[in-house]
Amino acid sequence: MGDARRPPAVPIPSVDTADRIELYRALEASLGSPFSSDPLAPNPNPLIIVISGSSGVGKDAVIKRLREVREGLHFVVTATSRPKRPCEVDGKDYFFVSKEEFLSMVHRDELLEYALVYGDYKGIPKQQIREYIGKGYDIVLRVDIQGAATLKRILGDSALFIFLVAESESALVKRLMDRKTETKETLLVRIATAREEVKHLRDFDYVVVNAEGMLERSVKLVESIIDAEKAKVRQRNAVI
Ligand SMILES: Nc1ncnc2c1ncn2[C@@H]1O[C@H](COP(=O)(O)OP(=O)(O)OP(=O)(O)O)[C@@H](O)[C@H]1O
Repeated sequence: MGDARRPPAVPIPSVDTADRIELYRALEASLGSPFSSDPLAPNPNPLIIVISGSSGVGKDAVIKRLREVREGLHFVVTATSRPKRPCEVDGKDYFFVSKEEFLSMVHRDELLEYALVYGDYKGIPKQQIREYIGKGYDIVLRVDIQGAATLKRILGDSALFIFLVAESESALVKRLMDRKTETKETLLVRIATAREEVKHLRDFDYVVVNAEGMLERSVKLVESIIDAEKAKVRQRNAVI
């Protein structure tokens, strides 16, 4: 008995002599349906990329450079009640708000997560994430370790977590000292905190060593991680 699903036999011309189109059409006819030009792999999902690490490790420096070299990323501007540093720009580095304004955002459930960090509030506005995911952007969130732990609880494996570290504790201390933004008291707190924070490394998906003078290499590695995630068969699927 013949197989009803099998297309009728079509003569296929020799690959050495046949016209290219003729051969293509004959292969199509032989297999019983036209060859599709649709992509074989689905479009990758927009990613939520959480970049975290101890104070002074270089989160801002890496993100600033990433912003320059890579398109298709939206860098979420965090809201904070911390006073603006002279070099910072409102709406670009952070949304600087009063403590009262911050707490009313919390009350209206406008923040994905928030925390009190070194006496000041910091939080991530949900609306920005929804808007840019809707436009197909990957979202970059810059949070401290405490924030990353909260986001891990909220987002689980649906987001990508990258831990930035200095090459050593000593290098981190020197970098913090050289930045000259800290008092001796806040320096001490930040360094003691960093010592504890590095223990959370295992809660992250990737670690990037941001070694002295190697910012460019760190940024390339972050880009490679994003590229690898885009090529994953089982994509993360973040819903906010
Ligand atoms: N790879 C690097 N080599 C040398 N200096 C660096 C490198 N990365 C960052 N820095 C410098 O180290 C200092 C701290 O970096 P940055 O302010 O980006 O850290 P951060 O993690 O954002 O800190 P915080 O959480 O306190 O805001 C800055 O002066 C920055 O220019």
